[in-house]
Amino acid sequence: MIIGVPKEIKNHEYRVGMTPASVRELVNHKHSVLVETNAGIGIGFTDEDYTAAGATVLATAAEVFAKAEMIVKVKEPQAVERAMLREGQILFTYLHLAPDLPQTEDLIKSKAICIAYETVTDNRGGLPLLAPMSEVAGRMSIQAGARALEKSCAGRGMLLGGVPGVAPAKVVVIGGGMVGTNAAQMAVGLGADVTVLDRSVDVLRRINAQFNGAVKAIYSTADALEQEVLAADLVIGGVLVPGAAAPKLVTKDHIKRMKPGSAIVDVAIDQGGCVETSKPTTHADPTYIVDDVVHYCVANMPGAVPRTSTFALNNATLPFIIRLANKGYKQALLDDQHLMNGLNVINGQVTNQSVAEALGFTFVEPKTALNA
Ligand SMILES: NC(=O)C1=CN([C@@H]2O[C@H](COP(=O)(O)OP(=O)(O)OC[C@H]3O[C@@H](n4cnc5c(N)ncnc54)[C@H](O)[C@@H]3O)[C@@H](O)[C@H]2O)C=CC1
Ligand SMILES: CC(=O)C(=O)O
Ligand SMILES: [Mg+2]
Repeated sequence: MIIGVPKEIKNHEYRVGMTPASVRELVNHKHSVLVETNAGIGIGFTDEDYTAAGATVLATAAEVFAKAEMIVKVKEPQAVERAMLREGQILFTYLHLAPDLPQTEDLIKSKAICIAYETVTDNRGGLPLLAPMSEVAGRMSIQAGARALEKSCAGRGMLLGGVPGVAPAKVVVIGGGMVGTNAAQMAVGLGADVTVLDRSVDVLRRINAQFNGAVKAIYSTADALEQEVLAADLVIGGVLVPGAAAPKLVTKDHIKRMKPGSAIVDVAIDQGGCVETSKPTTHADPTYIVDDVVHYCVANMPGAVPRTSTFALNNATLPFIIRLANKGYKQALLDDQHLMNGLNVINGQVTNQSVAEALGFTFVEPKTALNA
């Protein structure tokens, strides 16, 4: 198969779909890999590194899209990239379609086979291609939140861990999954007073055991959530209903009543955000203020630490890329229900139920759409 790796074009996005080491694996499996010039330059991979791994370097994204049978990316395709997709071409990347009608419409129009990293599942109930980036974003959320609490960012002017004689900041993490657990780990490490809210009792049990009681694990009713958020110095939004738009758990009214100078890092912003006042921001201009609450809503947080993130992402995606290339998309999907769960749009049909429901499209069973 001919696999194409374009350079990412989202604001301050330096990750790349395949490292030279991943390219070498595909070449060893007798596939061809086309890489756009400078695709990995932001993390120190030169065109020569890719050539040495067996890739062919092309001058433009247009050439990569025109020649490749499968495009491997990191972020959702931007409008100019969507315009280059074609019928029958495989797109393997993050998509986050539920809150993004224009993208979904373009992918439908393209008739491409669009497999989203974030809805691929595993047999332990996890999301193996989202998990590595959630680990990164969860850990980063505390760095971002700590910065947002500084006075120069219009924060309360608090140190997360306090100092001897001064109480630490109160950090409230909504959602105790991958993002939430990693956020809690970093916040506890810095000495903050940490509470995690989740609506899964199993998740709360795991948090309790993992942190040996150092993190409060609270069942997320509307009452508990309101009480915790209003008392918080820093709120981390890390909820997910896979494929679906994030529920708006923190309301405009909560924001009005939160402490002036408190901060929110809404990691769930890539699924639309779990805070009513959230809107996507970029690494170039990551925060804004609503009712004296600092909001950080960067939708590609791992893009800020692209070396760590690219390696972590490739570790997870490589086996799937190899299977798609070796078997072709149809057989690879039919052989693996977990990969099939990643199929969001194919040949103009929406095959993810949550996406279809969120945006008002007809849902078509993936197997039906595949055999059409
Ligand atoms: N902004 C960014 O750069 C990044 C964003 N993300 C996003 O972060 C979000 C969280 O991802 P993960 O931690 O991997 O998901 P996960 O599935 O591991 O955890 C989500 C947790 O939310 C809980 N939850 C769902 N509804 C809830 C509710 N109403 N109240 C309380 N808890 C609720 C679930 O029980 C689960 O424990 C996703 O939207 C993901 O796409 C992930 C990586 C990077
Ligand atoms: C998951 C995601 O949105 C990211 O890594 O950018
Ligand atoms: Mg306020």
